[in-house]
Amino acid sequence: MTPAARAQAAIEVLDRIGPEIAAEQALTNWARGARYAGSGDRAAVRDLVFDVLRRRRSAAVRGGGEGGRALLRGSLLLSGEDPDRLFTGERHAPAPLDERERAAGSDPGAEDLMDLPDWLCALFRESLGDAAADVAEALRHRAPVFLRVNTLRADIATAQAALNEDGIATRPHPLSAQALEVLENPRRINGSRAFRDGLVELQDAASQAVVDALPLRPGQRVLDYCAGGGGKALAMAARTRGQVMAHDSDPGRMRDLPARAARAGAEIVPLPNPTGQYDVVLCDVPCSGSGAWRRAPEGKWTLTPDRLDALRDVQAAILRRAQGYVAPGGVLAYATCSVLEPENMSQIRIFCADLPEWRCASDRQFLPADGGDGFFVACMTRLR
Ligand SMILES: C[S@@+](CC[C@H](N)C(=O)[O-])C[C@H]1O[C@@H](n2cnc3c(N)ncnc32)[C@H](O)[C@@H]1O
Repeated sequence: MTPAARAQAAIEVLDRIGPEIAAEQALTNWARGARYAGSGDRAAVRDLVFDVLRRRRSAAVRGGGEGGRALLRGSLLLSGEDPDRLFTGERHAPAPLDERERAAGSDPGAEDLMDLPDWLCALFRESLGDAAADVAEALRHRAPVFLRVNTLRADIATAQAALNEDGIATRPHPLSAQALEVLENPRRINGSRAFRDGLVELQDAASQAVVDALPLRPGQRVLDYCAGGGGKALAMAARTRGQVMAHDSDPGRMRDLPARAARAGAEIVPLPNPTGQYDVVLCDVPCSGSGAWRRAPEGKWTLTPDRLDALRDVQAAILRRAQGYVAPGGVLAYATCSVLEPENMSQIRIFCADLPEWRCASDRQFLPADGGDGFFVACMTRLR
């Protein structure tokens, strides 16, 4: 596909996204009907769509409309690109821009350039103070790709050398001692020897730093209470070099975990119904995902105050339930990939106020300025 044909495909996908059809679904539907599109084409169309979703508000103002053509034109103009290069009217390309379209749009204001709905602009300011605008700006751009070196299989130098064999250039990242930032050829990772042999896992650097912040030691009993795909369970197993028990209320989300654990040489034991007590219980709770909106930008536009309230209820319920699995002297850890105060420290304050036997021993908010996604982690200990 030519760049212009990819642009036309992106316009069609953007026009299909709506309350009933999420971006991923719209992309899948398009790809099913576009057998001529290779993997490079699909990735390029996805990049165009996601670039627009990261800046949907400012792109709509600049492009003068909410339709796919206006959004793409606005997004290109915001990036300093000439839309006429793609709106050529040639075969499979978008039709040339008409006079009305060219005249549409204006310069986005400061609020538009946060690229969030109004209520979230306000909540970002309440949650992040002076850092709000910088965090919002970071979320308007693509995220770097990070790998975690699996220390059960390799050290950093060995993993880097193996990645180099496949032309994947990396450099260590200061957020975590095991983190590598991918500088070249990220799309080769899944097919690389380093990945197949379990030397590396795809994992955001701040997600790795969250696990670094946990007081893990070899020989501990560890429960990942919201294990999902198991990214943190695998990282914890590499730290303790022992067994990690993995629970999720939706066991289907852990379906790939046995294969991932085998590749990594990690011992992860699925636990449908947790019992007993553990030295460390991690609750990596469902959240708004606001810290990771560079990767999943649709969340900016679909989150509502009601949905956020519902998430907070789930988070609080998980903490209450999981604390029962912590052994005397053990640690209850709470993590989100959110930058919103109501999901983060506010939950910890409420929990410790309601259950005074618990004390918050440490907390840390990671922001995109640190290099990775926005994450929050707090560790609580039981006083008696
Ligand atoms: C943020 S994801 C976990 C990501 C995972 N820890 C990782 O690092 O890959 C949150 C997970 O919590 C699970 N979950 C939701 N409600 C839960 C509950 N009440 N008890 C346990 N797990 C729950 C979801 O199914 C989801 O897989």
